[in-house]
Amino acid sequence: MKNDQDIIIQVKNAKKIYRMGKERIVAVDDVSFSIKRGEFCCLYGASGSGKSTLLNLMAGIEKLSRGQIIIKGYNIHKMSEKALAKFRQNTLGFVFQSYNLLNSMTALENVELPLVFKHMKPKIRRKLARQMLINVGLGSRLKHKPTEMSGGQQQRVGIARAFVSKPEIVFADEPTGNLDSKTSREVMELIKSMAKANNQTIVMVTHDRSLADYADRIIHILDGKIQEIIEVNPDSKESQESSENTPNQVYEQTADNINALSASN
Ligand SMILES: Nc1ncnc2c1ncn2[C@@H]1O[C@H](COP(=O)(O)OP(=O)(O)OP(=O)(O)O)[C@@H](O)[C@H]1O
Repeated sequence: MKNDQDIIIQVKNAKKIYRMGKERIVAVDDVSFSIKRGEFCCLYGASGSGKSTLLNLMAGIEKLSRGQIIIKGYNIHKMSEKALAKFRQNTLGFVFQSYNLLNSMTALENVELPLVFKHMKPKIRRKLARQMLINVGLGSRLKHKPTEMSGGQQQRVGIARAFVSKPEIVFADEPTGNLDSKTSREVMELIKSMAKANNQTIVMVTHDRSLADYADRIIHILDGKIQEIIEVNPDSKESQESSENTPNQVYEQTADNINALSASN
């Protein structure tokens, strides 16, 4: 049993109520759970169950009606806007269903963007972004703009962008929602191997149980409440992984590559 120091996110009695005129919608209803550093945790449930709202509360994007979200010991909903923005920039990465890439920028420029906000020198950030795109298998698409790439390729750019600044936590809301099943599996393998390489924590939202099974733990949400918490059996995961394409070795070298690049500059 790991001790409390391994806990990176605590959700304590989180509640979110939307008011629409006279109507009151309880989207998240008194939810509590913790996530360990390096864990791949999935918020799984049907449409409208409240999983995206919960993810947005955990990322500090939506305001809590009640309760607390503690990340690395910080009560993020008590932070000032400025402090929260800085915390997000330094600690969190995001992968979106609709990729959210800037269409006027190349793949390389999109991946560089989080490093621009971190005031990294142009030469270093370009090198890191390039290496990251090579790691996700897009070394031949550096100059392509999003509209010149397939959905799967665009999501790989989105993943490279989310991971390039080595955030401790990556939030992913239906990251494969716009992809076919084969590409979805490849994207899941990619996210998983990238995170394992750096002991990063993943919180992913999905309504698809076969994708939820990529996680270490599934938090099943129903009507804004936790219905069940499922520990995914490592044995069944091993057989699932061995029966599919194993992640490209190059993804697992991500951490080493980035560390080496940082050290050499
Ligand atoms: N901004 C909002 N204003 C009012 N109600 C909202 C708002 N956002 C979400 N809701 C409501 O809160 C509930 C939970 O929505 P949420 O988007 O979190 O569900 P979800 O499980 O992520 O669904 P989906 O898989 O369809 O995205 C739903 O009843 C939804 O209609």
